[in-house]
Amino acid sequence: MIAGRVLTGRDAEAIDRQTIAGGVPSLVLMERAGAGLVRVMERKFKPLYGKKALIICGRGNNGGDGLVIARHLFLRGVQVKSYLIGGQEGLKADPAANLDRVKRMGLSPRGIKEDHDLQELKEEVESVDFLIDAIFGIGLHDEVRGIARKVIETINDVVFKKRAEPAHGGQQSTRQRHEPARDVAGKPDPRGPGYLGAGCDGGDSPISLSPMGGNVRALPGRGRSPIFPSPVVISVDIPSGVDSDNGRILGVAIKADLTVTFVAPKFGLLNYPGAAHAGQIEVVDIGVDEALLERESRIFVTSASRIGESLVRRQEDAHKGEVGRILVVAGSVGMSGAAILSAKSALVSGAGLVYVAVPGSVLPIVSTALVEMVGIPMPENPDGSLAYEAYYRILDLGREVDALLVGPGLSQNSGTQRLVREILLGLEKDIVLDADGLNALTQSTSILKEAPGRVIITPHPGELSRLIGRPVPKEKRLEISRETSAELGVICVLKGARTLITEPGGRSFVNLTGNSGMATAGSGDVLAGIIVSLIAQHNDPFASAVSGVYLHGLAGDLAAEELGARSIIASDIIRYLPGAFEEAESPPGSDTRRRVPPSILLAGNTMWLRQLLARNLDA
Ligand SMILES: NC(=O)C1=CN([C@@H]2O[C@H](COP(=O)(O)OP(=O)(O)OC[C@H]3O[C@@H](n4cnc5c(N)ncnc54)[C@H](OP(=O)(O)O)[C@@H]3O)[C@@H](O)[C@H]2O)[C@@H](O)CC1
Ligand SMILES: [K+]
Repeated sequence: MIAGRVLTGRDAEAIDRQTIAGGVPSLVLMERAGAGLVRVMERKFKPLYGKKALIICGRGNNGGDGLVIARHLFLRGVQVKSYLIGGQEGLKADPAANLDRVKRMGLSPRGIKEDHDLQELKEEVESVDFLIDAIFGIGLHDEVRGIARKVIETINDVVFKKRAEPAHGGQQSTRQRHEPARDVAGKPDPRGPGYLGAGCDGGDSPISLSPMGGNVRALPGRGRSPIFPSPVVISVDIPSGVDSDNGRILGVAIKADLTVTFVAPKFGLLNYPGAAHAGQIEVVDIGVDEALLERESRIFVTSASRIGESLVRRQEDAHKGEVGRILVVAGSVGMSGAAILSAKSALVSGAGLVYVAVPGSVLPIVSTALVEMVGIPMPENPDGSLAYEAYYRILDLGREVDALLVGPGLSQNSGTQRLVREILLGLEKDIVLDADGLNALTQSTSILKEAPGRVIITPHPGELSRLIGRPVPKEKRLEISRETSAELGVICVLKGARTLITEPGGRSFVNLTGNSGMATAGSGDVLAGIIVSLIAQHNDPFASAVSGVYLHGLAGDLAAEELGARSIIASDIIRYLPGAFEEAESPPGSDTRRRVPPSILLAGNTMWLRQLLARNLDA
C-alpha cells in the first residue's frame, strides 16, 4: 500500500544530509525551500505587490530560509522587514551567505537581543499583512531558551490581541460596520471585517488539514477556501517551538495559520498538540530523490484513493456466506449496546453474516435491536457477564467464521477475562480485540505473542496504558505504538485525534479523517465493527484496519456536517457509513465523491512528488 509519506524531523535531517552528500549543495536546497514558500504565498494571496511582510529569523538554517524568503518577497514588490534573533554575528555558513545577499539588497535584518527590542517587534507585528516565522525548524528538540522564547510569546500575544479587537469580529464602531473588510487581494471579504485571504486562494483544495486547530477559519460548507485572519502567520517548515519528531510543544510555540513544510509533512505537524499549531499545511518539493524518501520514511497518511482501491468489490453473484462471516463476542447485562453497535456496523460495512455471542439474558435486547444478526445465547455469570463455560461453543462457532471481534461491553468479570484469553490461544483466526477484551490481558500480554491467529488491538491511550503498564502521552504515541506492535506481534490501532495504525514491521499510518464529535460513547464499538467486517471480506488485516479507521472518521465528518460535531452519537456514525463507503469507492473527481478529504497541499515544480501526493492525498 503506497500513500503520502510523513517524516519525523530526524528522518528529514537524514534526507537533507544524504541529498547534500549526493551532490546538491545545501544552499541550493535552502534557495528552493525559500522560493517555494514564496510561490505558495503568491498562489494563495496574490497579488503580493505592496503588501507588508515581517520575517523573524532564527540563527540556524530555518532562519536561513527566512532570509531567502525576504529576498524573494522583496523582488515581488512586498515591503519586507526582517529580524534576526541574536544579531548578525556568528551565523553558520548558509544563513551567513544569505545574510550577505539580503544586505547587498539593502534589506539588512535588525537584531533582537534584549527585552527592549521586543517593543519595536510588537509594533511591527501589529501593522503587517504577513508574519513569517523562520525561528526554528526541525533542529529544535529542547525547551526553547533565551530571547527566542520571549519573541514567540510576543508574536502569539500580539496576534491574539489583534484578532480579538473590534475590527476582527468583536464590538464594531459604526464606521467599521459600514466598511467591508478587504482581503489581502483588496477584495471585500464576505465574512466581514478582519479576515484575509478569501477569494484569492487560486483554486486550492478547499479543506485545510487542521482548519479549526490553528487560526484559519474555514468558510461554512464544503468546497470553500479557508479565510485567513490578518496578519497571516506563516511558519517555515514547522511552527517554531513544535518538536518535528512528535508534536510536543517545547515550552512555547508559534500559532500558525499556514505551515509550508519541505519534502513531506513532519509527524509533529500531524500529531497533537503540535497539530493545533500548524494551521493549513502545504508541502513544497525541494527536489530530493524519491528513493531517499521511500527509504527514510515508514509513516504514511491515510488517503481516499488508496482506501477505495483496497476495498473488495462484491461479485454480482455473491452469496452471504462468501462476503465475510463474523463472530462478535460481546455484551453483558447493562452493556448490550456495545454488542449491538459493533454487530450493526459490521453488517453495514458489508459482512454477509454476523453471529453475536452474548450472555443469554442479553439476547432478547440485542435481537430486538438488530434483527439482521444471528444471536447466540451463551451461559452467563451471576453478574450477567459471559461465563467461561461458553468457551467450547465459541470455539466451534469461531472455526466457522472468517474473523472475530472480541471485547465490546464484556465487563471485567474474571471468568469472562479467562474466556477471552483462552479464545485468543485456542483459535487460529484474525481477531479484533477491543475494550474489555484488552482489559482481559492486563499483565498478561504474553498471550498476544502466543496467540496463533493474527490479532488487531484497538485501544485508546488509557486502554493501551493499562495493557502495557506505562503511560501513553501524546508525544510518545508513535514510539509506543511501534514498540507495542513489534514486541507483541499485533496490529495496533491507537485511537484518538489522528488515530495511528501500526504493524509489527514498523509501518504506521496517521489518519486524517474524524472530528472531536466522535469522542462519544460507542464510537469505538462502531470502529471495531467496521474493521472486523473489512478483515472478513478482505483478509488483509493491516489494510482493513487502515481503511476502517479512515471510513469511521469520514462517516463522523459527514455526520458532523449535518448534525454538528457536538451532537454526534455512535449510531449516527453508522448511519453515515454508507456515504463514507460511497465516497471512498467512487473515482477521484467524480460527482459521487462529494467530499474532498482533509488534505495536505503541494506546491513545487518537480512532478513526482506532486503526482504522488495528488494521487494519494487527492489534494
Ligand atoms: N539541512 C538542510 O539541508 C536544509 C534545511 N532547511 C531548513 O533548515 C531547518 C533546519 O535547520 P537547522 O538544522 O539549522 O535547525 P533549526 O531548526 O534552524 O534550529 C537550529 C537553531 O536553533 C537553535 N536552538 C536549538 N535548540 C534551541 C533551544 N532549545 N533554544 C533556543 N535555541 C535553540 C540553535 O542554536 P545553537 O544550538 O546553534 O546555539 C540553532 O541556531 C529546516 O527546518 C528547514 O527549515 C531547508 O533550508 C532545506 C535544506
Ligand atoms: K519555523
